[in-house]
Amino acid sequence: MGASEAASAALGTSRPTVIVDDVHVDYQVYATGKRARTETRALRRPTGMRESRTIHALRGVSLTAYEGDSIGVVGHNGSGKSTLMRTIAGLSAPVRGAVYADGQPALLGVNAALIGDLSGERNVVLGGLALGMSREEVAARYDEIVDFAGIGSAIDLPMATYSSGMGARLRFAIAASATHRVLLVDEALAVGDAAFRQRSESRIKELRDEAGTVFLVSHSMGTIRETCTRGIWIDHGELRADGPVDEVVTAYEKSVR
Ligand SMILES: Nc1ncnc2c1ncn2[C@@H]1O[C@H](COP(=O)(O)OP(=O)(O)OP(=O)(O)O)[C@@H](O)[C@H]1O
Repeated sequence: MGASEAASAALGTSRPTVIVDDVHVDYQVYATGKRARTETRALRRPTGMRESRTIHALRGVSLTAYEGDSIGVVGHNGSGKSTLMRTIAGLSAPVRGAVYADGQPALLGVNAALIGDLSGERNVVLGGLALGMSREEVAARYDEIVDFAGIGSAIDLPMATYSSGMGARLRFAIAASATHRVLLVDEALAVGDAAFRQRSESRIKELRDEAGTVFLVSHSMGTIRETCTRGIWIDHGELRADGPVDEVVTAYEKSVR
């Protein structure tokens, strides 16, 4: 054991699982509409050239997550919460700064890249393998995944024939079947009827107990308070607060009142 590890052990501190170091993420968008046309004209752009606009979705966010943390991520619409989750999962690249993570953080709901022409059954196998399970593990969890998705005999049909809700439920079921060291749950991705949501919530709780670290993005302050110990408030792409969940949620609630 090295000196710093010995010091950590003595202090009872846990290991960092995710380090977000001064992360900046931009999106390039092409503007249309009256205002954009007026602005474009003012710049006397050559015809045929569309005006591109840069959206600074994250502006220098830094934080460290530790083993055992369950972190509620709050902030108004468009503040950058989903972008932060996508960046931690490695799905969006920072233009500046970096993310260091222990293993591959899993963003629940979207990591499984499924194929429309294949049946739900084949996609369960594919998705499971993509999440790092062995064929045997996929076979062992197959029934559980299909039951969880609750799509019945449609599991034999090509996924292209599914409604968007059915597809999302199956993707969620596949992603939720694996355990992850760092789990990112964006509630915007949680779908389905009341019964499915209830199944998802209790599965998220189980996964949280199994995972090292969980991030949960939600607009429900009740869910955040119930599920998380630490809170992070993202405001206009910046980290406005980071601390005990009750403090952060109370401060956020005051600001929106
Ligand atoms: N793919 C994209 N292309 C262009 N702009 C994007 C894209 N995704 C997000 N944005 C912009 O980046 C900013 C942050 O968006 P983000 O989805 O991270 O916010 P959020 O806090 O998760 O919002 P919400 O609570 O509404 O889900 C917003 O201004 C949004 O319009």
